[in-house]
Amino acid sequence: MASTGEVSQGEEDSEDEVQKKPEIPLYSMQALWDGKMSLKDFEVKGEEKLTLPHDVFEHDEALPVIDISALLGTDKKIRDENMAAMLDAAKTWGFFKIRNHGVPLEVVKKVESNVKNFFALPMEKKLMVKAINFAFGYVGGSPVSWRYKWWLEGLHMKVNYQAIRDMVNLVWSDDKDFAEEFISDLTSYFDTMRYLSRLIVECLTEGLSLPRDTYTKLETENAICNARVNHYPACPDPSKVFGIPGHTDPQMLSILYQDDVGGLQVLKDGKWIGIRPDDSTLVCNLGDTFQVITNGILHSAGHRVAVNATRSRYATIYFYGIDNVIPLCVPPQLVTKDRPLKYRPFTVHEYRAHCVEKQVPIDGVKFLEIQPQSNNPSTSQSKSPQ
Ligand SMILES: O=C(O)CCC(=O)C(=O)O
Ligand SMILES: [Fe+2]
Repeated sequence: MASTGEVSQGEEDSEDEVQKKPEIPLYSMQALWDGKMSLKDFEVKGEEKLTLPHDVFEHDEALPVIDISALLGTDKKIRDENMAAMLDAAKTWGFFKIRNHGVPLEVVKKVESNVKNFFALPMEKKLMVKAINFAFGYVGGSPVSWRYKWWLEGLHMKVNYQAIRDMVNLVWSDDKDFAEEFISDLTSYFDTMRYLSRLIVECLTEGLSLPRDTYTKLETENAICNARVNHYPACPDPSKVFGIPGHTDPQMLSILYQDDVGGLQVLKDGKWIGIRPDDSTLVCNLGDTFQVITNGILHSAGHRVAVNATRSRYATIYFYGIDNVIPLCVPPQLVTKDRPLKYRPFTVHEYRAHCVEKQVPIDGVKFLEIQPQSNNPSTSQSKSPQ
């Protein structure tokens, strides 16, 4: 994650953490809209300059497209081909597109349009559900204390039906019909995306020659699965500002639908590549958790969002995560002489706390790396978890 990604994924806080950090940050877009900040405050300084406009998609066609129906089908040859392509994409790109995924576009579009309706409300209404520390609710940008200021507002929704119900009923207390419709649309979206996420994670796990449920069985009640809709307003000077700067996502897997504007860019072999919007596919990317618990075999790729001068952009993203508190270890089958154990056991909660505190950018998992000990080459093996 960037100082971004980690917190930004809307992870839940334990009760005591919420009590320890009750301050609600001032978010960048809110500060802009209130006249407390200007565009100048959003300008990217230093190393990460925006070099690629939102509508350049050169090399996008190289991004693998996986046929999900083939993974479920009975034609072994086609299944094997798609499984291999997906595994290869997960190792090299950390990103791929999926088609024939079975998610009706209307289901995602309904969530997008309901949340658009939310963004159009007066600020006092949106602030009724302001997120305390990105966990859940309305986020009007990035905290102004951060180095990079994001040009976006977002609604973060955890996959917890009661929490969603409470939030929607609070905002639309005067429009029960709309509230009911919103809740029902979100429920269909969550159910479909959870099913799809599990399928993809299990197929990738099978591709690594592990039992298919090695990771999905860790989707306990403490698992962090959430969703959000991001809105990137048009920006008078898009060449100097990021919607979200380069970051990796913290969870296992993200599944994204972007509207037709363009702006999502992925880092591949040191180059940023714009991902062309396309209604026949969804975009998947692996998160840091998946990278660490596969001993770095799978790749959590850096990505970012460019804004533009004329059109608002919307993206709807589902984040699939596993248990937040159980120590997670690399399965011993993924540790070999040629690929010694790279990461120590960790909890998602610990990882998150680290990233929030340090505001580390793309390489958020570095602190989990086991340092090679030159005088004892077997050390890393002996630490390998059971
Ligand atoms: O807006 C997008 O296309 C990507 C958003 C993103 O990377 C995120 O919310 O973590
Ligand atoms: Fe992201």
